[in-house]
Amino acid sequence: METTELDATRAAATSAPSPLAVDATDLHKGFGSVRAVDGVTLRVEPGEIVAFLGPNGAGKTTAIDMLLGLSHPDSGEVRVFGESPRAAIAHGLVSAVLQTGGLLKDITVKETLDLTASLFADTRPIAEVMQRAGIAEIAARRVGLCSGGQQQRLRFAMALLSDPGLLILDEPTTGMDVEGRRSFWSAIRADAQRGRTVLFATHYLEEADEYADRIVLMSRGRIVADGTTAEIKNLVSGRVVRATLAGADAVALAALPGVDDVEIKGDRIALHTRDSDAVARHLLTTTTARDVEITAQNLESVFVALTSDTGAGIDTPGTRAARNEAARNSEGSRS
Ligand SMILES: Nc1ncnc2c1ncn2[C@@H]1O[C@H](COP(=O)(O)OP(=O)(O)OP(=O)(O)O)[C@@H](O)[C@H]1O
Repeated sequence: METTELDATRAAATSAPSPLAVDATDLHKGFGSVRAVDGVTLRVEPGEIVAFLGPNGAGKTTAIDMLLGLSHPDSGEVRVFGESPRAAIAHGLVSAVLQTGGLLKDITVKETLDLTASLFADTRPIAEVMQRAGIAEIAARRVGLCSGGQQQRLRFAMALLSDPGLLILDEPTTGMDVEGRRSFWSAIRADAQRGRTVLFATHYLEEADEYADRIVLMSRGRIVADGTTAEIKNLVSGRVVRATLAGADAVALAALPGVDDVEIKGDRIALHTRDSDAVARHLLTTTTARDVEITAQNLESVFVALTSDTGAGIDTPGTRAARNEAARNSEGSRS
């Protein structure tokens, strides 16, 4: 069987003491008074496909720039396959597909790849990367005549030249139509099945759900949830039952079947639940609750709940693990 640099990366990653594709600890980055990234700790295992999901201004690009060595954290540390980001890029271990820029409009798709390949000491064959990125048929087309989706697949092919162990994509399908999006992702997914680690930023829950194994939710510079796509979707797919209930017992409400989270502000309660009918029935028949209201969760409401001061109750194994580790670290630094 053919051996690639990717295989070698993986072999090195499994035998080396720091096998993580991404090992970022307590990253902070501010611009003036804006805390763009505010204490992000992220570990990505080789072979994982991770979506960074968050609204505009969440800090995704700022975090990615630090992973790529394009900017330096104000504090915190990043390792990529055990190396600094710049060393990892120089060694061809990490490549990126960014949203815009970097393409010359007057040369062809193949000429673009020839030019990019000339910058590296060693690359995968150009015909092979064009095939993998799904652009072999448009090799002779001028870049300026390619659609937005085709240009993104060209950027993807450029990123594959060094056969990187880690591919980072920052909102790679922004502005593409549905078909462009679908064919772009099918090329990425087919390639990822070979074991490449992929980290991508997106605004779209559907995109994260369809193409990632794990979703890291970012909001206001922080990771507010980290879990499997099923866990994150579960947060988003439930409903919230709100009611007015004096003297509510948080523990009893949390014990109701299907209730994932309880918020109490004065006499107003909000129960996040997968069985809103049962919860509403319980409130109306066995308590003095009134003004009962049921609303569907959506990504926006989950972001709000997770980032509000009172919404710390929604949790996933990933956020728990990160919190436990932070607590251990701070205990360690005190002792
Ligand atoms: N160079 C900069 N100078 C000043 N502020 C910046 C700079 N880069 C980012 N910011 C601010 O940092 C915050 C995080 O921005 P960032 O681009 O990382 O978010 P994002 O999650 O990638 O958003 P989007 O999805 O809109 O690209 C925002 O408030 C943004 O305005």
